[in-house]
Amino acid sequence: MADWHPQNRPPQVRVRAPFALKGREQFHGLGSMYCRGAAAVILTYDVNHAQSLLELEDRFLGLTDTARADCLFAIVGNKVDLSEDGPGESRQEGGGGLGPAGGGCAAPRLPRQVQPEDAVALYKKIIKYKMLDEKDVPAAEQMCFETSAKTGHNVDLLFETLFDMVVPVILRQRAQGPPQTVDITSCRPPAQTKPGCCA
Ligand SMILES: Nc1nc2c(ncn2[C@@H]2O[C@H](COP(=O)(O)OP(=O)(O)OP(=O)(O)O)[C@@H](O)[C@H]2O)c(=O)[nH]1
Repeated sequence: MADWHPQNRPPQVRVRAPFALKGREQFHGLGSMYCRGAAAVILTYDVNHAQSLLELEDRFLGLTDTARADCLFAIVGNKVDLSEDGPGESRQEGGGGLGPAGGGCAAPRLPRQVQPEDAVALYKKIIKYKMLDEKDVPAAEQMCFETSAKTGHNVDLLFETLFDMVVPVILRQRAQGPPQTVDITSCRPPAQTKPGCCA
């Protein structure tokens, strides 16, 4: 998975790559467009900024209405390196899901404002909002992560977990149903009705 790149994907698989919904106001209008047909959505907040988690629910969840009915949701608390109970600097810490929040902390940093259980609660709200049954979706603990984009903490784990879940589903659906994409390379140019006219 470490060498995964969109250009290396199998030719018939079109994965709408997970993307993170967060960030600046001027990009909010783009959200529902990017979510259309999405198989996985990563909702990202800042563990040191409580408002960022609230905004996921208030402002971003509605944008996922255009995602697939079986869309997977990952809730990601980022910037964990800044929180006082965050992990150390290593890029390859182990652990899964939320994992133990402590350990390896070199110096006191910011008091965290969002607890792992807050993310789990949001995940459960999303399941309700989507009118899904908890039995039919991955467990909250599997889909809530804490990451640091700065140190790389849990970043590989996040993407590997999502791709491991999403790719088999897409492959299975492709095998069952008609193709959902049009191969424009197989389109022939329109026949010329009047030879010599309008080259
Ligand atoms: N320490 C630390 N800084 C981070 C992390 N992720 C992003 N940043 C920094 O946070 C700032 C904002 O990052 P962006 O990727 O632009 O994110 P944004 O969506 O515009 O978000 P905001 O954090 O809401 O301002 C930049 O200075 C990043 O370098 C992280 O995991 N740890």
